[in-house]
Amino acid sequence: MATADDRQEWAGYCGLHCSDAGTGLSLDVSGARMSEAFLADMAGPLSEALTAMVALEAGTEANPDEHRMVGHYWLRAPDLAPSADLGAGIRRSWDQVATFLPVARERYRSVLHIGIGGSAVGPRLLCDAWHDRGGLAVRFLDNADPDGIDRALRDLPGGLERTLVSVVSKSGITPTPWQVTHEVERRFRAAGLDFAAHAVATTVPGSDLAQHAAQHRWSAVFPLWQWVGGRTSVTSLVGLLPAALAGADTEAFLLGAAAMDRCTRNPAATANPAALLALSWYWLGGGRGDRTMVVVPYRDRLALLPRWVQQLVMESLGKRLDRSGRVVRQGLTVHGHKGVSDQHSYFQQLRDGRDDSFVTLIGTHRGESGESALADHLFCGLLGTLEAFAERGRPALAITLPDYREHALGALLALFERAVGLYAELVHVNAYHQPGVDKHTALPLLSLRQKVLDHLTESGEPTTAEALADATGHPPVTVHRLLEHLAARDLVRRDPGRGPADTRYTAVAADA
Ligand SMILES: O=P(O)(O)OC[C@H]1O[C@](O)(CO)[C@@H](O)[C@@H]1O
Repeated sequence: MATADDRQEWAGYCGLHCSDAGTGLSLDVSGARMSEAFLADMAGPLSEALTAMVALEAGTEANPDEHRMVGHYWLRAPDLAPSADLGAGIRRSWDQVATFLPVARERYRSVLHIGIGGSAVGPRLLCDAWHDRGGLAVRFLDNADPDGIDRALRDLPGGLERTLVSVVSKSGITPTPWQVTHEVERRFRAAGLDFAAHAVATTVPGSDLAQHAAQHRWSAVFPLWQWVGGRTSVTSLVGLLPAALAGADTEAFLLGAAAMDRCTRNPAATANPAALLALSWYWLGGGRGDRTMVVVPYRDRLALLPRWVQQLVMESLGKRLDRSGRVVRQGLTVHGHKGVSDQHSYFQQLRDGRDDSFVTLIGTHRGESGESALADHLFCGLLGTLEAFAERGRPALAITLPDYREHALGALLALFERAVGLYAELVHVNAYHQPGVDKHTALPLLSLRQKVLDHLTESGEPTTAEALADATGHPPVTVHRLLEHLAARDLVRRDPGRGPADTRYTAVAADA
């Protein structure tokens, strides 16, 4: 017999249950237990947030700090772009990929996708979700780690001769993809191959990368636009090109995103899953991100989803100042991996320990054809977790999708994009800039590395970190950390003292 608690839970579930026929996506935020008073209080701010989104989609300067429009919604509905030229540009980009695909399929068996942040996380998620679509094998180089490069190049289907190198950088100036590209180019040269004939770039026209690619006669340059942020670029060619090369149905992906965009323009909060998500985040974190959002997809193919949501949410919302310049230090911390695995990892704390998070469980009803009863085991893991969290009064949201195929995943990503946009309006932050990110953090330290090596070579004397700090004008702590690294790389000799202060370093050879 149903208890009073069960009946209350059922009423809350029915009242806020949101299911979209166009995408098959359902959202259940009843586990957030938002009060009626809160929902009533938020009606006004939410309506303003939805109005701001209308203005954004109409081409207003939604990112005023960078004087930019914000147009990721046009990428899946070019007719909505504020000018016919922009819409035509988006369509031309699709045509460019369509023309390139048969050539690529003929010439290549593998793709090395070089990019970082938004230029890697989304495409990697797509290619992992749809790794078996019969296209090229796509591997990702998203770090300046020599071992990572070796690993990606090892057993590359078709070898380097049959590999396309796709360098993706919106700004075209991010140091890591540049360094990785130079390294990969070196490998091509060492193999006696013409790198330029294998290389394509995806970047904003006129960027350093676009110029470099043109100057060195790379085989193609695909366009991006300033009005597409890196973290919302998954429906631009940043995501579409690798997904198409992997054999995915990118049209279905865009249609899924467009369908969710239509659904999330609904001014009625209870029929708008993005509005419900944004309100839940606000309620659960007190509008200050007081709880961590733990994103747990119950499918291996979606294991990279939490990383994509993490960048989208944390780079968009993690801001020192609000739109009026007030110091607010906003944000919403995200982590997660996948279910059922995570249930047997850190869920113990989420259910029993610190009450400082909320889970968002994501399940799919179907996968590929011919699935076994394991799929039900997986889904029941999600259902059981929802019950277990409800028992302890711990907040849990649930999203269910028909499957993880192109249409459904397009809808899911568009849902999060819109929810972040709405939430940012509710807390008055600009979701579309990232003033706290310095693309060039490594560069001054690379020059310090050189100065330290030069100084040691010139002096020939054993020298302490502090003396080198005086000579180079950098903090002794940084200099010591760097020297320990150089010693481990055998670029300097280390005469240990009792501690960092009296340890001395000597040049051993000309810089490698
Ligand atoms: O595509 P790009 O310009 O190389 O940038 C990659 C990433 O770096 C950032 O700009 C942060 O430095 C992210 O916003 C972006 O996704």
